[in-house]
Amino acid sequence: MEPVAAAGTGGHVSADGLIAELLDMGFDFDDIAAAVGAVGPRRAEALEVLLGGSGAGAGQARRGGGTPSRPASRAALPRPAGKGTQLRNPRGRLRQSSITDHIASGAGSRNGSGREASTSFPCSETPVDHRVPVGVDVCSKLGPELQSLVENLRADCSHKDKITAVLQKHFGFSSLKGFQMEVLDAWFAHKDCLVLAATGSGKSLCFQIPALLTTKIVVVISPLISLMHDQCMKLAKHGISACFLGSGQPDSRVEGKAMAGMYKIVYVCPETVLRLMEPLKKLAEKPGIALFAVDEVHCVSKWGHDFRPDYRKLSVLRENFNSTKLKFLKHDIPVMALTATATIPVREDIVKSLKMSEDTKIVLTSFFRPNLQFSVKHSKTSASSYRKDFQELIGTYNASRKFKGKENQLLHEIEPGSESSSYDSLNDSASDDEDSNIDSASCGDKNVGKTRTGMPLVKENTENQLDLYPGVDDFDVSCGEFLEGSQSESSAFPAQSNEASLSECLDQGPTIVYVPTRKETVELANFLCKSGVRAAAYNAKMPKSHLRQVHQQFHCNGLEVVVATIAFGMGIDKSNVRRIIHYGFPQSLEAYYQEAGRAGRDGKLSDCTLYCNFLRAPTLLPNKRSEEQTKAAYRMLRDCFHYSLNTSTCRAKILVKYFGEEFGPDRCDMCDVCINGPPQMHDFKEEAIVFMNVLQGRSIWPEKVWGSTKFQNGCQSYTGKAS
Ligand SMILES: Nc1ncnc2c1ncn2[C@@H]1O[C@H](COP(=O)(O)OP(=O)(O)OP(=O)(O)O)[C@@H](O)[C@H]1O
Repeated sequence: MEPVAAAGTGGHVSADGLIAELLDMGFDFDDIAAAVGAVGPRRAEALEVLLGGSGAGAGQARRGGGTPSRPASRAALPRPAGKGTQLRNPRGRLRQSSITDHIASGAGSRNGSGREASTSFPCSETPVDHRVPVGVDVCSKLGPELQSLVENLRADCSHKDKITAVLQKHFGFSSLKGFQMEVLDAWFAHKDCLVLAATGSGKSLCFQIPALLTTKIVVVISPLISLMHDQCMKLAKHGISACFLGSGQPDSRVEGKAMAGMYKIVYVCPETVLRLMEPLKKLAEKPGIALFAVDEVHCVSKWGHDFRPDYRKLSVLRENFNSTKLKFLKHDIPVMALTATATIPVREDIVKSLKMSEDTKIVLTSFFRPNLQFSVKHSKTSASSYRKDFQELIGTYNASRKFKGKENQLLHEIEPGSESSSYDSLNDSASDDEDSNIDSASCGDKNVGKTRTGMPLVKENTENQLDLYPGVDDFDVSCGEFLEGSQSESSAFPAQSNEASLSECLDQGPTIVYVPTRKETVELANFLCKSGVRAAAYNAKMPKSHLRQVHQQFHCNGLEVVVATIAFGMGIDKSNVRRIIHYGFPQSLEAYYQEAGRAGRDGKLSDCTLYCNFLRAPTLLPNKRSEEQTKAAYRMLRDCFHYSLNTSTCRAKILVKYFGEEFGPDRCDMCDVCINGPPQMHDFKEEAIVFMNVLQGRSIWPEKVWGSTKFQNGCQSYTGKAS
């Protein structure tokens, strides 16, 4: 657009130049817009209006803050009463009506807007009227060219100002991360958006901020009641009213209130969304739905690691909440889909399954986590190898406790529950599996285990069931409801020099050990307890009271190690987890990266080790699955094998490439491969030829295979020195 010349004092300055100049002087954007609207693009007159008819105010504005304050912060923050407010504020007379469809003036969280978020959870009983009276649109007083200029500038500045204001007010952060801004830009443009950002990078803010910028409601679809509960509690602490709907909601009135627009953010599980289609359409009309956010959206995809069939039905959102179907809508209600882990096929599947629009914006951040140190170790991953594999971990925690002079002191002792016996009950219930008996030599004094944690366990919890393909229940014990009252932690990723000493960092936080079966959670926790570590077992079948205690202890640093199935999963947002150990194969590399990503959310060096036993791997495969699903499971397992068998490529590189990202630095210089280098080459040709002769003698190999040069050369092979 051609700039419009500003007349008056100062000669030929363009209108946008004038607005920029006035912003630079520290005036509020709304005030400038009102002034320019009243007198046109003339500097002197506009200043007159802004200064209340005298030239003195300009000086005041300058003197008041030394140098004029940055418009963003000035406009964003509530104007202080007193000196700084001596300028006549035309806001009372002229008020913007709207910036975009999303943004209503003065709405959201600003004080005085009429809507103040509830700080209690569930949200306040009293309905709060968040519809803000709309004033006169200053733009209507301008010529068309200037009108559009003001609209654009106003939108740009005002978005940022408002975002900064709500960010500071509700979350205490000074700015958005780059990817968060990109996501919000897409939302401002009414676009669907697929967000792929690392675990703990701050995806939630992308859909929480819109709720605070508009008078409309944000609907968040989430797979787990416990996750929703957790998020609502966190939002309540930030002064934002939120609720969750679904089977886990104890208060039957909440749904009605939510559908009447009384909560800024409404969390629902997919089944509930499907049930509430009609009330949601009414909500979309009044007060309006700003956005549908589909969290953990990889659950949509059959190729992902957490497939939930109901997620696929969420295409109803795009099909129903568009301006063609709902005539009162000016724009389609944007769908924002978010996940930390999705390969390229999974991404395509998500966009297709949710029927997201063709111009869906994809916001992708790097999957690389520079503070995570990956390694693979080969092990029997059974009770007989605990001593060897966990010696270092035990030593680290015991040494650290000795160092602190707390050798015999427990931070928290969890009272044994009435329903439980101790970990020792495990030995009575050991299965036929030869590996399931705890190596008695390694257990030491039985009593040590009891007194170290006293963690209650029921005997029935020791069944040897695979948790790898769990039901909703297995996931839904993961976090939220167990965290009430525990500290919420910040978990941005501050840059951390990799030069920091590993031992310095690693002993300062807890460890999560993921094991494939429930039985192993108990076995290993028992072993660690008996070795003096404050450890606890966690799996979906344990009593809720126990799980709650584990969560609470873990979050207040009362536990050093949690030995868990994948049930200890989504929603774990603890910043100082120093190690994630997978003692057995994960379900897929996506699952692995998500689980490993729970380490080092504080940006400090953290360790992610996978112990694998190829002989155990096939037991991970499902038995009640379709052919297609079985194939997919095999593919996932193959990728895990590839990762584990690799001895020549940087592990971080393999992982980020798995998610379709080109890895810039080529090596992380931290993983076992980067540090130890590939194993030495050994020539096994002779042994192989003897072996092949034997096979040939038994007619297993045809002459043309074993005699070929390719085969003979292939006999020169690697050995894994690390194993
Ligand atoms: N702009 C920001 N500045 C500073 N900290 C931020 C910012 N945005 C988010 N955070 C912090 O980052 C942490 C992680 O945020 P959040 O839980 O939203 O991550 P996530 O990407 O949803 O993680 P996950 O994938 O595990 O669900 C939170 O503690 C949050 O307060």
